[in-house]
Amino acid sequence: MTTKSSLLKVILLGDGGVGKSSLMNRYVSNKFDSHLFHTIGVEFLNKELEVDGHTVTLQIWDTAGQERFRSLRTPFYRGSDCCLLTFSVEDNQSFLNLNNWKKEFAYYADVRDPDKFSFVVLGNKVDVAERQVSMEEAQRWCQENGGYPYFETSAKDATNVSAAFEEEAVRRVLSSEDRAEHLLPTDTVDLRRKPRANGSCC
Ligand SMILES: Nc1nc2c(ncn2[C@@H]2O[C@H](COP(=O)(O)OP(=O)(O)OP(=O)(O)O)[C@@H](O)[C@H]2O)c(=O)[nH]1
Ligand SMILES: [Mg+2]
Repeated sequence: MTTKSSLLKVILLGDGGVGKSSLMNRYVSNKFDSHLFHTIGVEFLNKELEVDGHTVTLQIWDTAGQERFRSLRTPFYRGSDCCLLTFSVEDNQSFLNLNNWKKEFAYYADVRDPDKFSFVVLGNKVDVAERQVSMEEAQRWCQENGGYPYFETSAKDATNVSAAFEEEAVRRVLSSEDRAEHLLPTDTVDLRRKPRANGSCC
């Protein structure tokens, strides 16, 4: 089997405090800090993974969700392959703001058709007992906005974190394998074919 490698730029967006940095730390270092400082600007970390014999490097960009850092984060949206729109299930406002995050991303990343872009939605902090956003509400929003995959995550107890980060990588590898299997050899030249008799052109 041939081994292919590729790089995927994955960017985390969402309100300040929803748990973006905690999700990245849980995924890359398997650590959780219950007193994390707000992010200022952006930070990125790489993580390599194997999908079906393919090596994929996820380059994960963690951004500052607080409004005052808007101008520090937006220059880094361009070139993203996947955007993880994150909210906290214990904070309804962070869920309502998903629309604004989607718009901000589409504008600064210069995405023509946001409904066709690879957004993945994460409802984080599902370990907390008192929810303000139900799973059904979140799933409905994803359906109505282009059928985005939805994951209920907890950076604290590691629920669904790898699955959410790896969703796009897995989808791309599997769909490229699928395409390769169904590819017809359209660009071959039949060398045995006889040339035209009179050599006329056009
Ligand atoms: N209970 C619980 N707390 C969490 C979870 N994820 C993050 N937290 C806590 O929520 C707080 C904010 O988390 P951060 O990861 O800093 O949030 P952020 O989205 O990066 O915030 P900004 O950097 O300001 O955009 C921290 O105190 C975390 O410990 C989770 O899954 N469950
Ligand atoms: Mg942060």
